[in-house]
Amino acid sequence: MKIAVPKEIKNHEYRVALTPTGARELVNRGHRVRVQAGAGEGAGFPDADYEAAGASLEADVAALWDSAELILKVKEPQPEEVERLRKGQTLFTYLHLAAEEALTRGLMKSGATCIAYETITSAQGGLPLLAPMSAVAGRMAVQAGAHSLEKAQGGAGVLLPGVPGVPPARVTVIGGGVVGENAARMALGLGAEVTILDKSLPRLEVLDHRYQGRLKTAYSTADALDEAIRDSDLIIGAVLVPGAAAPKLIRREQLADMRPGSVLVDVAIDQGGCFETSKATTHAEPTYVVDGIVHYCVANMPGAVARTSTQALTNATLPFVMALADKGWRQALADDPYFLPGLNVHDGQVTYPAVAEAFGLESVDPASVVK
Ligand SMILES: NC(=O)C1=CN([C@@H]2O[C@H](COP(=O)(O)OP(=O)(O)OC[C@H]3O[C@@H](n4cnc5c(N)ncnc54)[C@H](O)[C@@H]3O)[C@@H](O)[C@H]2O)C=CC1
Ligand SMILES: CC(=O)C(=O)O
Ligand SMILES: [Mg+2]
Repeated sequence: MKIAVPKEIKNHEYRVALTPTGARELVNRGHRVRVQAGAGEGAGFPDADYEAAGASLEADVAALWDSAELILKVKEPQPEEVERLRKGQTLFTYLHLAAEEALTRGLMKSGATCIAYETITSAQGGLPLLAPMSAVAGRMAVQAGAHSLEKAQGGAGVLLPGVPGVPPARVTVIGGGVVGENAARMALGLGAEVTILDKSLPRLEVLDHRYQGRLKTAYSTADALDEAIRDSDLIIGAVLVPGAAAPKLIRREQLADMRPGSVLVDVAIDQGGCFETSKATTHAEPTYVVDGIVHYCVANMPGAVARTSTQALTNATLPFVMALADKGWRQALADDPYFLPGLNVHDGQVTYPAVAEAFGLESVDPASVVK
Protein backbone atom coordinates (compact mmCIF):
# COMPACT_ATOMS: atom_id res chain seq x y z
CA MET A 1 0.00 0.00 0.00
CA LYS A 2 1.11 3.56 -0.68
CA ILE A 3 1.42 5.29 2.69
CA ALA A 4 2.10 8.99 3.27
CA VAL A 5 3.30 10.69 6.44
CA PRO A 6 2.93 14.48 6.22
CA LYS A 7 4.66 16.97 8.50
CA GLU A 8 2.17 18.24 11.09
CA ILE A 9 1.16 21.86 10.56
CA LYS A 10 -0.88 22.68 13.67
CA ASN A 11 0.62 25.45 15.85
CA HIS A 12 3.70 24.11 17.72
CA GLU A 13 2.87 20.52 16.83
CA TYR A 14 6.16 18.64 16.64
CA ARG A 15 4.95 15.05 16.75
CA VAL A 16 5.01 12.80 13.69
CA ALA A 17 2.66 9.90 12.98
CA LEU A 18 5.34 7.27 12.27
CA THR A 19 8.85 6.70 13.64
CA PRO A 20 11.64 5.32 11.45
CA THR A 21 11.17 2.05 13.36
CA GLY A 22 7.51 1.99 12.29
CA ALA A 23 8.49 2.82 8.72
CA ARG A 24 10.87 -0.15 8.66
CA GLU A 25 8.12 -2.51 9.84
CA LEU A 26 5.84 -1.35 7.01
CA VAL A 27 8.55 -1.43 4.35
CA ASN A 28 9.49 -4.96 5.42
CA ARG A 29 5.87 -5.99 4.77
CA GLY A 30 6.11 -4.70 1.22
CA HIS A 31 4.45 -1.30 1.64
CA ARG A 32 5.69 1.94 0.11
CA VAL A 33 6.20 4.63 2.75
CA ARG A 34 6.70 8.28 1.75
CA VAL A 35 7.56 10.78 4.45
CA GLN A 36 7.45 14.51 3.99
CA ALA A 37 10.97 15.91 4.25
CA GLY A 38 11.52 17.22 7.76
CA ALA A 39 8.38 15.56 9.18
CA GLY A 40 10.23 13.83 12.03
CA GLU A 41 12.71 16.57 12.85
CA GLY A 42 10.68 18.12 15.69
CA ALA A 43 10.53 14.76 17.43
CA GLY A 44 14.23 14.09 16.90
CA PHE A 45 13.90 11.74 13.92
CA PRO A 46 16.00 13.09 11.02
CA ASP A 47 15.18 12.41 7.38
CA ALA A 48 18.23 10.15 7.07
CA ASP A 49 16.75 7.72 9.60
CA TYR A 50 13.59 7.31 7.49
CA GLU A 51 15.69 6.74 4.37
CA ALA A 52 17.76 4.17 6.23
CA ALA A 53 14.51 2.44 7.17
CA GLY A 54 13.56 2.14 3.50
CA ALA A 55 11.09 5.03 3.30
CA SER A 56 11.37 7.69 0.62
CA LEU A 57 11.34 11.42 1.26
CA GLU A 58 9.02 13.85 -0.51
CA ALA A 59 9.47 17.62 -0.34
CA ASP A 60 6.35 18.43 -2.39
CA VAL A 61 3.33 18.32 -0.02
CA ALA A 62 0.75 18.22 -2.81
CA ALA A 63 2.50 15.27 -4.49
CA LEU A 64 2.79 13.48 -1.14
CA TRP A 65 -0.96 13.69 -0.41
CA ASP A 66 -1.94 13.00 -3.99
CA SER A 67 0.06 9.77 -4.26
CA ALA A 68 -1.24 8.22 -1.03
CA GLU A 69 -3.81 5.51 -0.37
CA LEU A 70 -3.33 5.72 3.41
CA ILE A 71 -2.42 8.99 5.15
CA LEU A 72 -1.03 8.84 8.69
CA LYS A 73 -1.24 11.98 10.82
CA VAL A 74 -1.28 13.03 14.46
CA LYS A 75 -3.65 15.99 14.70
CA GLU A 76 -7.00 16.57 13.05
CA PRO A 77 -6.52 17.83 9.48
CA GLN A 78 -6.23 21.60 9.21
CA PRO A 79 -8.35 23.33 6.50
CA GLU A 80 -5.63 23.16 3.80
CA GLU A 81 -5.20 19.42 4.55
CA VAL A 82 -8.94 18.76 4.28
CA GLU A 83 -8.78 20.35 0.82
CA ARG A 84 -6.14 17.80 -0.21
CA LEU A 85 -8.15 14.73 0.87
CA ARG A 86 -10.19 12.86 -1.68
CA LYS A 87 -12.48 9.88 -2.16
CA GLY A 88 -10.64 6.58 -2.12
CA GLN A 89 -8.08 7.73 0.42
CA THR A 90 -7.98 6.60 4.06
CA LEU A 91 -7.01 9.06 6.79
CA PHE A 92 -5.86 7.69 10.17
CA THR A 93 -5.35 10.34 12.91
CA TYR A 94 -6.91 12.09 15.91
CA LEU A 95 -10.14 13.75 14.71
CA HIS A 96 -12.20 14.90 17.76
CA LEU A 97 -15.08 15.62 15.37
CA ALA A 98 -17.85 16.25 17.93
CA ALA A 99 -16.08 19.52 18.77
CA GLU A 100 -15.68 20.67 15.15
CA GLU A 101 -18.65 20.88 12.80
CA ALA A 102 -16.73 22.53 9.96
CA LEU A 103 -14.11 19.77 10.02
CA THR A 104 -16.83 17.09 10.11
CA ARG A 105 -18.54 18.60 7.08
CA GLY A 106 -15.19 19.06 5.31
CA LEU A 107 -14.33 15.40 5.76
CA MET A 108 -17.80 14.37 4.57
CA LYS A 109 -17.35 16.51 1.47
CA SER A 110 -13.93 14.98 0.74
CA GLY A 111 -15.48 11.50 0.30
CA ALA A 112 -12.48 9.99 2.12
CA THR A 113 -12.55 7.21 4.74
CA CYS A 114 -11.63 8.84 8.06
CA ILE A 115 -10.64 6.71 11.05
CA ALA A 116 -10.07 8.40 14.43
CA TYR A 117 -7.50 7.20 16.94
CA GLU A 118 -9.59 8.39 19.87
CA THR A 119 -12.69 6.26 19.27
CA ILE A 120 -10.95 2.90 18.84
CA THR A 121 -11.75 0.63 21.80
CA SER A 122 -10.21 -2.51 23.26
CA ALA A 123 -11.27 -5.81 24.82
CA GLN A 124 -9.83 -4.58 28.12
CA GLY A 125 -12.00 -1.44 28.00
CA GLY A 126 -10.71 2.09 27.62
CA LEU A 127 -9.41 3.86 24.54
CA PRO A 128 -5.99 2.40 23.69
CA LEU A 129 -4.97 4.99 21.11
CA LEU A 130 -6.03 7.92 23.29
CA ALA A 131 -4.51 6.54 26.49
CA PRO A 132 -0.81 7.21 25.78
CA MET A 133 -1.46 10.85 24.92
CA SER A 134 -3.84 11.19 27.86
CA ALA A 135 -1.04 10.00 30.13
CA VAL A 136 1.22 12.68 28.68
CA ALA A 137 -1.42 15.42 28.88
CA GLY A 138 -2.45 14.46 32.41
CA ARG A 139 1.14 14.71 33.61
CA MET A 140 1.68 17.97 31.74
CA ALA A 141 -1.53 19.46 33.14
CA VAL A 142 0.08 19.74 36.56
CA GLN A 143 3.24 21.33 35.15
CA ALA A 144 1.07 23.80 33.21
CA GLY A 145 -1.10 24.46 36.26
CA ALA A 146 1.88 25.00 38.56
CA HIS A 147 3.41 27.46 36.09
CA SER A 148 0.08 29.28 35.63
CA LEU A 149 -0.22 29.77 39.40
CA GLU A 150 2.88 31.99 39.30
CA LYS A 151 2.24 35.75 39.53
CA ALA A 152 3.89 36.50 36.18
CA GLN A 153 1.29 34.29 34.46
CA GLY A 154 -1.64 36.02 36.22
CA GLY A 155 -1.81 33.38 38.94
CA ALA A 156 -2.37 33.79 42.65
CA GLY A 157 1.31 33.24 43.46
CA VAL A 158 0.80 29.84 45.05
CA LEU A 159 3.42 27.06 45.14
CA LEU A 160 1.72 23.66 44.77
CA PRO A 161 3.62 21.83 47.56
CA GLY A 162 3.69 24.75 49.97
CA VAL A 163 6.70 24.79 52.33
CA PRO A 164 7.09 23.77 55.97
CA GLY A 165 4.64 25.92 57.90
CA VAL A 166 2.58 26.82 54.80
CA PRO A 167 -0.01 24.28 53.64
CA PRO A 168 0.09 22.83 50.12
CA ALA A 169 -2.21 24.03 47.36
CA ARG A 170 -5.51 22.27 46.70
CA VAL A 171 -5.89 20.58 43.34
CA THR A 172 -9.19 19.19 42.06
CA VAL A 173 -9.27 16.90 39.04
CA ILE A 174 -12.66 16.47 37.37
CA GLY A 175 -12.73 13.09 35.61
CA GLY A 176 -10.65 10.21 37.02
CA GLY A 177 -9.77 8.41 33.79
CA VAL A 178 -6.33 8.29 32.21
CA VAL A 179 -5.76 12.08 32.15
CA GLY A 180 -7.21 12.46 35.63
CA GLU A 181 -5.19 9.72 37.27
CA ASN A 182 -1.95 10.87 35.67
CA ALA A 183 -2.62 14.45 36.76
CA ALA A 184 -3.42 13.30 40.29
CA ARG A 185 -0.21 11.24 40.46
CA MET A 186 1.89 14.23 39.47
CA ALA A 187 0.11 16.59 41.84
CA LEU A 188 0.46 14.11 44.72
CA GLY A 189 4.11 13.67 43.84
CA LEU A 190 4.61 17.41 44.17
CA GLY A 191 2.94 17.37 47.58
CA ALA A 192 -0.37 19.05 46.70
CA GLU A 193 -3.68 18.12 48.35
CA VAL A 194 -5.58 16.32 45.62
CA THR A 195 -9.25 15.41 45.09
CA ILE A 196 -10.64 13.54 42.09
CA LEU A 197 -14.29 13.82 41.05
CA ASP A 198 -15.87 11.23 38.79
CA LYS A 199 -19.34 10.05 37.79
CA SER A 200 -18.21 6.42 37.89
CA LEU A 201 -18.23 4.82 41.34
CA PRO A 202 -16.29 1.74 40.16
CA ARG A 203 -13.58 4.06 38.89
CA LEU A 204 -13.48 5.96 42.20
CA GLU A 205 -13.18 2.63 44.00
CA VAL A 206 -10.16 1.66 41.90
CA LEU A 207 -8.50 5.02 42.57
CA ASP A 208 -9.28 4.91 46.29
CA HIS A 209 -7.72 1.47 46.53
CA ARG A 210 -4.68 2.36 44.50
CA TYR A 211 -3.74 5.52 46.42
CA GLN A 212 -4.46 4.23 49.92
CA GLY A 213 -5.89 7.42 51.38
CA ARG A 214 -3.38 9.83 49.84
CA LEU A 215 -5.94 10.84 47.21
CA LYS A 216 -9.44 12.07 48.09
CA THR A 217 -12.27 10.95 45.85
CA ALA A 218 -15.72 12.51 45.49
CA TYR A 219 -18.76 11.56 43.43
CA SER A 220 -19.21 14.28 40.81
CA THR A 221 -22.37 16.27 41.63
CA ALA A 222 -23.25 19.96 41.40
CA ASP A 223 -22.57 20.26 45.14
CA ALA A 224 -19.17 18.59 44.88
CA LEU A 225 -18.29 20.92 42.01
CA ASP A 226 -19.43 23.99 44.01
CA GLU A 227 -17.15 22.93 46.83
CA ALA A 228 -14.23 22.38 44.47
CA ILE A 229 -14.76 25.79 42.91
CA ARG A 230 -14.65 27.52 46.29
CA ASP A 231 -11.68 25.61 47.67
CA SER A 232 -9.28 24.83 44.81
CA ASP A 233 -6.19 26.68 43.67
CA LEU A 234 -6.04 24.53 40.53
CA ILE A 235 -8.86 22.66 38.77
CA ILE A 236 -8.02 20.24 35.97
CA GLY A 237 -10.81 19.32 33.53
CA ALA A 238 -10.31 15.69 32.45
CA VAL A 239 -13.79 14.36 31.64
CA LEU A 240 -14.71 12.37 28.58
CA VAL A 241 -17.92 10.99 27.15
CA PRO A 242 -16.30 9.00 24.30
CA GLY A 243 -16.67 10.66 20.92
CA ALA A 244 -19.10 13.30 22.25
CA ALA A 245 -18.70 16.98 23.05
CA ALA A 246 -17.53 17.50 26.64
CA PRO A 247 -20.24 18.49 29.16
CA LYS A 248 -19.85 22.07 30.48
CA LEU A 249 -19.28 21.62 34.20
CA ILE A 250 -18.27 25.12 35.36
CA ARG A 251 -20.28 28.12 34.17
CA ARG A 252 -18.90 31.63 33.81
CA GLU A 253 -20.79 33.04 36.81
CA GLN A 254 -19.17 30.39 39.02
CA LEU A 255 -15.73 31.88 38.38
CA ALA A 256 -16.70 34.62 40.85
CA ASP A 257 -16.73 31.94 43.58
CA MET A 258 -13.09 31.03 42.91
CA ARG A 259 -10.18 32.80 44.58
CA PRO A 260 -8.65 35.37 42.19
CA GLY A 261 -5.59 33.96 40.44
CA SER A 262 -6.79 30.37 40.67
CA VAL A 263 -6.21 28.26 37.58
CA LEU A 264 -8.36 26.13 35.27
CA VAL A 265 -6.53 23.67 33.01
CA ASP A 266 -9.02 22.26 30.50
CA VAL A 267 -7.46 19.12 29.06
CA ALA A 268 -10.86 18.13 27.61
CA ILE A 269 -10.64 21.15 25.29
CA ASP A 270 -10.04 18.84 22.30
CA GLN A 271 -13.63 17.65 22.78
CA GLY A 272 -14.84 21.25 23.14
CA GLY A 273 -13.82 21.81 26.77
CA CYS A 274 -15.62 21.24 30.07
CA PHE A 275 -15.66 24.84 31.31
CA GLU A 276 -18.02 27.40 29.73
CA THR A 277 -15.22 29.97 29.45
CA SER A 278 -12.74 27.60 27.74
CA LYS A 279 -11.57 28.33 24.23
CA ALA A 280 -8.76 26.42 22.53
CA THR A 281 -5.33 27.99 22.86
CA THR A 282 -1.96 27.10 21.38
CA HIS A 283 1.48 26.47 22.83
CA ALA A 284 2.47 29.89 21.49
CA GLU A 285 -0.09 31.57 23.76
CA PRO A 286 -1.36 28.88 26.11
CA THR A 287 -3.23 30.95 28.71
CA TYR A 288 -5.71 33.80 29.05
CA VAL A 289 -7.56 35.30 32.00
CA VAL A 290 -11.34 35.51 32.45
CA ASP A 291 -12.77 37.23 35.55
CA GLY A 292 -9.42 36.89 37.32
CA ILE A 293 -9.10 33.14 36.65
CA VAL A 294 -6.21 31.86 34.51
CA HIS A 295 -7.29 29.41 31.77
CA TYR A 296 -4.90 26.96 30.08
CA CYS A 297 -6.66 25.26 27.13
CA VAL A 298 -4.08 23.82 24.73
CA ALA A 299 -5.69 21.20 22.50
CA ASN A 300 -2.43 19.45 21.57
CA MET A 301 -0.55 19.41 24.84
CA PRO A 302 1.57 16.33 23.98
CA GLY A 303 2.97 18.18 20.94
CA ALA A 304 5.23 20.12 23.32
CA VAL A 305 7.01 16.95 24.43
CA ALA A 306 7.13 15.54 20.93
CA ARG A 307 9.94 13.08 21.45
CA THR A 308 8.24 11.24 24.32
CA SER A 309 4.81 11.59 22.76
CA THR A 310 5.76 10.36 19.29
CA GLN A 311 7.30 7.20 20.69
CA ALA A 312 4.32 6.58 23.00
CA LEU A 313 1.77 7.27 20.25
CA THR A 314 3.38 5.10 17.59
CA ASN A 315 3.80 2.19 20.03
CA ALA A 316 0.00 2.20 20.24
CA THR A 317 -0.92 2.99 16.62
CA LEU A 318 1.51 0.70 14.78
CA PRO A 319 -0.48 -2.56 15.05
CA PHE A 320 -3.54 -0.76 13.64
CA VAL A 321 -1.49 0.89 10.89
CA MET A 322 -0.13 -2.53 9.92
CA ALA A 323 -3.64 -4.00 9.78
CA LEU A 324 -4.84 -1.13 7.55
CA ALA A 325 -1.84 -1.46 5.27
CA ASP A 326 -1.88 -5.26 5.03
CA LYS A 327 -5.63 -5.81 4.66
CA GLY A 328 -7.07 -2.50 3.49
CA TRP A 329 -9.41 -0.46 5.72
CA ARG A 330 -12.57 -2.45 5.00
CA GLN A 331 -11.16 -5.86 5.95
CA ALA A 332 -9.11 -4.50 8.86
CA LEU A 333 -12.22 -2.93 10.42
CA ALA A 334 -14.45 -5.90 9.60
CA ASP A 335 -12.00 -8.28 11.32
CA ASP A 336 -11.75 -6.31 14.58
CA PRO A 337 -14.86 -5.17 16.48
CA TYR A 338 -12.68 -2.86 18.62
CA PHE A 339 -11.11 -1.18 15.59
CA LEU A 340 -14.52 -0.67 13.91
CA PRO A 341 -15.68 2.22 16.18
CA GLY A 342 -12.66 4.15 14.90
CA LEU A 343 -14.56 4.76 11.66
CA ASN A 344 -16.04 8.27 11.94
CA VAL A 345 -16.69 9.31 8.35
CA HIS A 346 -16.88 7.32 5.11
CA ASP A 347 -17.84 8.41 1.62
CA GLY A 348 -19.75 11.51 2.75
CA GLN A 349 -21.51 9.89 5.70
CA VAL A 350 -20.93 10.03 9.45
CA THR A 351 -20.49 6.57 10.97
CA TYR A 352 -20.04 7.52 14.63
CA PRO A 353 -23.36 8.16 16.47
CA ALA A 354 -22.11 10.79 18.98
CA VAL A 355 -20.63 12.89 16.17
CA ALA A 356 -23.82 12.68 14.09
CA GLU A 357 -25.86 13.60 17.15
CA ALA A 358 -23.70 16.66 17.88
CA PHE A 359 -24.61 18.19 14.52
CA GLY A 360 -28.08 16.78 13.85
CA LEU A 361 -26.77 14.52 11.08
CA GLU A 362 -27.79 11.00 10.21
CA SER A 363 -25.47 8.24 11.40
CA VAL A 364 -24.74 5.16 9.34
CA ASP A 365 -23.85 1.90 11.13
CA PRO A 366 -20.13 1.28 10.49
CA ALA A 367 -20.79 -2.48 10.39
CA SER A 368 -22.99 -1.95 7.31
CA VAL A 369 -20.19 0.00 5.61
CA VAL A 370 -17.52 -2.70 5.97
CA LYS A 371 -19.73 -5.64 4.89
N1 LIG B 1 -5.64 18.66 25.36
C1 LIG B 1 -4.89 17.64 24.99
O1 LIG B 1 -3.78 17.81 24.48
C2 LIG B 1 -5.34 16.26 25.22
C3 LIG B 1 -6.63 16.03 25.59
N2 LIG B 1 -7.09 14.79 25.89
C4 LIG B 1 -8.50 14.70 26.28
O2 LIG B 1 -8.66 14.54 27.67
C5 LIG B 1 -10.00 14.05 27.91
C6 LIG B 1 -9.97 12.90 28.92
O3 LIG B 1 -9.37 11.76 28.32
P1 LIG B 1 -9.12 10.39 29.11
O4 LIG B 1 -8.69 10.65 30.49
O5 LIG B 1 -8.29 9.54 28.24
O6 LIG B 1 -10.59 9.78 29.15
P2 LIG B 1 -11.11 8.57 30.06
O7 LIG B 1 -12.24 7.97 29.34
O8 LIG B 1 -9.96 7.71 30.48
O9 LIG B 1 -11.61 9.31 31.38
C7 LIG B 1 -12.69 10.19 31.39
C8 LIG B 1 -13.35 10.11 32.74
O10 LIG B 1 -14.33 11.17 32.82
C9 LIG B 1 -15.38 10.68 33.62
N3 LIG B 1 -16.55 11.54 33.43
C10 LIG B 1 -17.40 11.64 32.39
N4 LIG B 1 -18.33 12.58 32.62
C11 LIG B 1 -18.04 13.12 33.86
C12 LIG B 1 -18.64 14.12 34.66
N5 LIG B 1 -19.72 14.79 34.24
N6 LIG B 1 -18.08 14.40 35.85
C13 LIG B 1 -17.00 13.72 36.30
N7 LIG B 1 -16.39 12.75 35.56
C14 LIG B 1 -16.92 12.44 34.37
C15 LIG B 1 -15.56 9.24 33.15
O11 LIG B 1 -16.27 8.47 34.10
C16 LIG B 1 -14.10 8.80 33.00
O12 LIG B 1 -13.60 8.19 34.19
C17 LIG B 1 -10.53 13.65 26.53
O13 LIG B 1 -11.35 14.68 26.01
C18 LIG B 1 -9.26 13.55 25.70
O14 LIG B 1 -9.49 13.70 24.32
C19 LIG B 1 -6.27 13.69 25.84
C20 LIG B 1 -4.96 13.84 25.45
C21 LIG B 1 -4.41 15.14 25.05
C1 LIG C 1 -5.37 13.40 22.00
C2 LIG C 1 -4.93 14.60 21.32
O1 LIG C 1 -5.73 15.37 20.85
C3 LIG C 1 -3.54 14.90 21.19
O2 LIG C 1 -2.71 14.09 21.62
O3 LIG C 1 -3.20 15.96 20.65
MG1 LIG D 1 -8.06 19.46 18.30
